[in-house]
Amino acid sequence: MTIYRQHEIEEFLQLYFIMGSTNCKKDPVYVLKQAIEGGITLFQFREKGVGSLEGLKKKKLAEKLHRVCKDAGIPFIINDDVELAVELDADGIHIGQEDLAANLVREKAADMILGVSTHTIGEAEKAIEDGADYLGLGPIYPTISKDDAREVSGLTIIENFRKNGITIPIVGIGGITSANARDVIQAGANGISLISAIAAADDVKKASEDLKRAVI
Ligand SMILES: Cc1ncc(COP(=O)(O)OP(=O)(O)O)c(N)n1
Ligand SMILES: Cc1nc(C(=O)O)sc1CCOP(=O)(O)O
Ligand SMILES: [Mg+2]
Repeated sequence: MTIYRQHEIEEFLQLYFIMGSTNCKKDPVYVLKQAIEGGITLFQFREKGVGSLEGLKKKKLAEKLHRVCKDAGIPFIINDDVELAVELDADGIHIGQEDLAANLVREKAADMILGVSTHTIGEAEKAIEDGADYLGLGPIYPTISKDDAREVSGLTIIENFRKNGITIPIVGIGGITSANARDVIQAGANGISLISAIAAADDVKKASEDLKRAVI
């Protein structure tokens, strides 16, 4: 695991790609390599939902994707599964309000990048107190990639967090495409995080390039 400083984490959040095997039309390793060629800056392994891999198969895929990230110098974040993140010595872990509490995750993963999904200022303040490095806010727009997504928040959640003095790095998530990515940044986010706009694209590299152009 590489230990990153806050300004580096902020830069990594710019184009944050999230995926698991069920999100991909092609081999996940190929998809990740193409996305990296296209300019993604951070990757989250999120093996979740109907048909997703479990146990050893999940671990094997995580190891392969971790290798790809290491070779490219892209930090590798694991969603939800703190044990796997520790076992693989991942660069970070992302958790939500229904997952293991952030303070406990921080204890188990002292030096990892810690991302926390929050929906209210209170949740954000608690996450920051617990040691979060960044917040995920969403769904900003309607999403097809998360069955239990909350009500769409729109850009106002990002604007409200900033108005209320939340200065920690923020990524927007949910329904983000190259057509609306710029608006998310202009609302006050440091970056965008997304699944389908890259994982389900016919040309993953081009989709990533288009998104990169929209955020820089
Ligand atoms: C960057 C980022 N933001 C938000 C989420 C969602 O996390 P969570 O609410 O825990 O939902 P699941 O992804 O676990 O279904 C995320 N994964 N990444
Ligand atoms: C994983 C996830 N979390 C969300 C949240 O609102 O916290 S929305 C979401 C899915 C994002 O996928 P897509 O880019 O395909 O919409
Ligand atoms: Mg979660």
